[in-house]
Amino acid sequence: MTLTLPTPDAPLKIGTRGSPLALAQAYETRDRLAKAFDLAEAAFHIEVIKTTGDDRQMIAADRPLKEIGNKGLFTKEIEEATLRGDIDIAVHSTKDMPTEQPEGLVLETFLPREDVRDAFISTKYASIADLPSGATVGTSSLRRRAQLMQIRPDLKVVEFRGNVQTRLQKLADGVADCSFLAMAGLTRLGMVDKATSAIEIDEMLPAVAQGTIGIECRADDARSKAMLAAIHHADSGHRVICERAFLRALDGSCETPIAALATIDAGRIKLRGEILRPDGSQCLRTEGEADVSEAETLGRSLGETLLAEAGDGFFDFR
Ligand SMILES: NCc1[nH]cc(CCC(=O)O)c1CC(=O)O
Repeated sequence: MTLTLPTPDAPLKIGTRGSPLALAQAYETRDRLAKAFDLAEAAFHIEVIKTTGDDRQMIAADRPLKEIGNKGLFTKEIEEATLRGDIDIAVHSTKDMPTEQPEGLVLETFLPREDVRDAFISTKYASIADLPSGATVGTSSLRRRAQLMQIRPDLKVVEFRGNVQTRLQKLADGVADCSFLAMAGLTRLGMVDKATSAIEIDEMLPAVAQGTIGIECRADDARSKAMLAAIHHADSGHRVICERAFLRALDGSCETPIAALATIDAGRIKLRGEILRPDGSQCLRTEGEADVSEAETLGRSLGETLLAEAGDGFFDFR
C-alpha cells in the first residue's frame, strides 16, 4: 500500500475531549505524528468533542460518579464520531476507556507511559502518613477511596471532582484536607509542582493504564493504522494490554475499586493487581509474571484467579 499522507487541504482529523489535559494529549499525539512523517502542524486538525463526562449538569460536582453510570462516560461520543468518519483518530486517557471497543474500532496504539503514580495534594500535610486521625480526604475515585479506607479507616472521604484548579480552590476553601490526582496528568499539564508528594506503588497501586495515552481508529482505516503504528510504544502497549486483560476478567471499569500495574524487565512482564471492597474492609492481591508475548494471558489468568477468590457480591456496597 502506498501511504497518502494528510495535507493542509485534507488533514488528519484528531478527536479529543476539550479539557486542558485532553488537549495536551491530543497535541502530543499530533506532534509525534508530525515528526514521524515530517508533516506540518496544518496537516492535522484537532476536533473537540463533548462527552457525557463533560456535561456539567449530568455530572454536577457533588454527584457521585457511581450514580451517573460510567461505562464510557468520557469516550462514547468520541467513539461514535470516529465510527461516523467525523474524525479519523481518537486520543484518550486509556484509564477512562471501557475494556471492550465497539465493533469497527481498534485500540492498538499507546504512547510512552508517563509517571504511573498517584499524587498526594495538600497545603497542610506532607503525605498520607502525616494526616491526623479523622482528616477529610476529597476524592471521587472508588479505587482511591477504598485503598485509603484500607490503610486509614479513620479518614473521612468526601466527594471531590473537577479539574486541577477547582480542586486546589476547594482545598484552599477547606472543603477537604487533601486530595489525589494522577502524577501523569499533572506532568502533562506542566503542573507537577502542584503535587505535594508522589505516592509510592506499595502504598497505593495505580489504576489500570494510569498515565498512558491510547489512540483508537477505525479497523478498516489503513492510513490511520499505518501512521499510528509509527508512534506506538511497544513496552507501554504490552503493559496496558496486560492490565486491561486483568480488568476485563474482573468485569471492571475505571470506577471499580481495582488497581493493577505491569512492569517489564528483560523480556519478562510482571503484574501486580488488587481488588478492594468499596468500604476498604477487604483487599485481595495477586502477582505473577510471564514472557512479554504472554502479556494478555497473564492479565486474564490473574484476573480470573482473583474473581474466583472474591466470589459473588465482592464489589457490592454494604
Ligand atoms: N478519571 C479521570 C482521569 N483520567 C485520566 C487522568 C489522568 C491521566 C492518566 O492517568 O493517564 C484522570 C485524572 C486523575 O486521575 O487525576
